Amino acid sequence: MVLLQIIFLQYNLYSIPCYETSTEIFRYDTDYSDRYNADPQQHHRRRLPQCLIIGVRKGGTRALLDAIALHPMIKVARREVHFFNHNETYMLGTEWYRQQMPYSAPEQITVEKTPGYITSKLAAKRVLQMNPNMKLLVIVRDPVIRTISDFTQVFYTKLERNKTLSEFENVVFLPNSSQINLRYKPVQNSLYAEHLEHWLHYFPLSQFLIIDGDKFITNPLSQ
Ligand SMILES: Nc1ncnc2c1ncn2[C@@H]1O[C@H](COP(=O)(O)OS(=O)(=O)O)[C@@H](OP(=O)(O)O)[C@H]1O
Repeated sequence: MVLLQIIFLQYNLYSIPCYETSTEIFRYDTDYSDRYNADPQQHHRRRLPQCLIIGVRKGGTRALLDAIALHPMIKVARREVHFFNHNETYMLGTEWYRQQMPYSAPEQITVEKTPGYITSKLAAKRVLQMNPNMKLLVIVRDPVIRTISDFTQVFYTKLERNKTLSEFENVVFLPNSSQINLRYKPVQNSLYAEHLEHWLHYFPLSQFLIIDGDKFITNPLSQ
């Protein structure tokens, strides 16, 4: 049954924009032009990603990465690189970023996921400068459930570090009010429209694939 699902999943993945437009993507891959002259052994090299999972944090990004990694045409960077959203890593340069990628063949598509990209004010412009044809995957989830999940992660990280703990109601609402505190990070992270609007100043909607994370949990093939 699981094997059947994986086979179906692979077929389904043929429909994701990254794959459909792979020919177009490779036109912009600087490694593409010399693929026919190169030694076959050297075809496997580290390549910059042509597709990013940019968010959302606690939306199911790891599950999505693991699912698409089943596809033979896809190679994924296992760790979150935080290249476009952190100045310290961005300053290390494109060559450093390439070195963080897995080995791939020219036909394969490299995917990196860092959920912090979508909420970053720096990332979109930097991604555009690297590759204006980058395909962008966003997996979203019920924003309230996601906020609770985000809060829980923050809570346990603080607990481990013996930091002061907050109660959910005290941080999610403004003091003595029933109004939501939009500046609280786990709430901010759930304002999907705001973050997407920012990215849409840099990339056309056609380069995005928005995945329903709630459906992805129960029925990944539908997505
Ligand atoms: N399909 C599927 N499989 C497994 N888990 C799933 C899936 N979809 C969403 N989730 C829930 O997503 C939460 C983790 O999201 P992320 O992987 O994006 O987390 S992270 O931002 O990288 O830390 C984590 O949420 P919490 O359980 O609330 O912590 C997962 O349970």
